[in-house]
Amino acid sequence: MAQNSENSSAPAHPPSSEAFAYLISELSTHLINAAPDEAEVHIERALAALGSNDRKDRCYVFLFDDDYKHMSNTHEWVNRGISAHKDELQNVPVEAMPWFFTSMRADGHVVVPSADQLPEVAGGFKDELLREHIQSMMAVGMYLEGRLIGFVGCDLVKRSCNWTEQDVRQMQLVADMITNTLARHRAESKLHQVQCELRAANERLAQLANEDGLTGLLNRRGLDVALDYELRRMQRKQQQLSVLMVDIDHFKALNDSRGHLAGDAALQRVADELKNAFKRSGEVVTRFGGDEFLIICPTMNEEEAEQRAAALVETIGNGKGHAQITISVGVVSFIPSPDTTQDEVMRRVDRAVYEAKHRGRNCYVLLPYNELQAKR
Ligand SMILES: Nc1nc2c(ncn2[C@@H]2O[C@H](COP(=O)(O)OP(=O)(O)OP(=O)(O)O)[C@@H](O)[C@H]2O)c(=O)[nH]1
Repeated sequence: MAQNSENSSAPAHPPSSEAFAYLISELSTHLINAAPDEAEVHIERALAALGSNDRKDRCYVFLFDDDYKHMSNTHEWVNRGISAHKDELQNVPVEAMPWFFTSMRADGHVVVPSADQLPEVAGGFKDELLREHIQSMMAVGMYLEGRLIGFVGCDLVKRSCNWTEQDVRQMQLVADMITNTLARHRAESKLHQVQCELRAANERLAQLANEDGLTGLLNRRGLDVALDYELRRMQRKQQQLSVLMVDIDHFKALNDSRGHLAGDAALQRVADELKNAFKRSGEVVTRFGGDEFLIICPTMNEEEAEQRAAALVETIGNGKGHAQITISVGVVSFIPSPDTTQDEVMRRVDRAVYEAKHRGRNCYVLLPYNELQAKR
């Protein structure tokens, strides 16, 4: 609740034109220069300057909801010894003070020289003033693009005041400046939000462009980037790079006999097995296209590549509860030279897969350098 003002019952003293001009110039400098994240602070400072300038007790900004059902006290300054009410004045139903709202909409301002003299019809509003020990108040509308969005006002506690037209005009000037600051702040926040959304959408798009829709693995485009990166990295470090190509056996027959959806499910299952089997740091599983997958394993030597390929052939071949499928795997393992190209790697690993198919499928073939070895 409001406390008694330190000031006695003397009326507020409107500032001289000169003092007000100085105030306005100070406020506009602050508000115009306010960075988006400082706007709130500057609005409160503007209220403080307004209040201190001619001994008001409380200055505030209220904003309406879009549908004019509620209003909230968004900014407040109170004089020494005066209690603040901002926290309790959030989402106040507009219908509780119909007289105030109707007057504000009709005249663009509400001026109360003395709360005691308010008409009966101002019931709810008068009760609120009395509850807060407000004797006199004035509020002017804030208009954005012709629409009333709120109001800036000031209270005098236990003092009445014969507000003049000049008081209203001056307050309107301050209200307009605060409105412009809020509008700029809102526009900048909105812009920032849109920029963030755009950035997120772009990131998602970039991700989607590199992602296979069915399996969620990197697609051919993502594969190119990842393989190029590891070729160069392993060449720089002179470390071994292993590349495995996995091709589902007789996949066309599965599609033909059990349908395309069953084929999709098999692709997803193989993708899941691969993700599960190759999740060590740096290992990248991609869908090369159709029923072919490519796995990039930096710093992996032939021996380990062979073990992992063998385990994969066994795991997928022994899969239960699904359409029975087997895979053929081609493996290459090498230290890239500056001349090693992606095409060359793809050709070699493709040849290894071809050899695995030739050797009866459901197996892997390691192609170390120029030698072919088939293992089951
Ligand atoms: N269900 C499904 N089928 C696909 C998809 N992409 C490619 N295919 C099919 O995958 C099949 C690949 O068949 P092929 O390349 O002839 O190979 P295969 O039948 O597995 O024979 P081998 O590789 O020699 O064992 C084709 O029938 C394609 O239509 C897909 O996203 N979903």
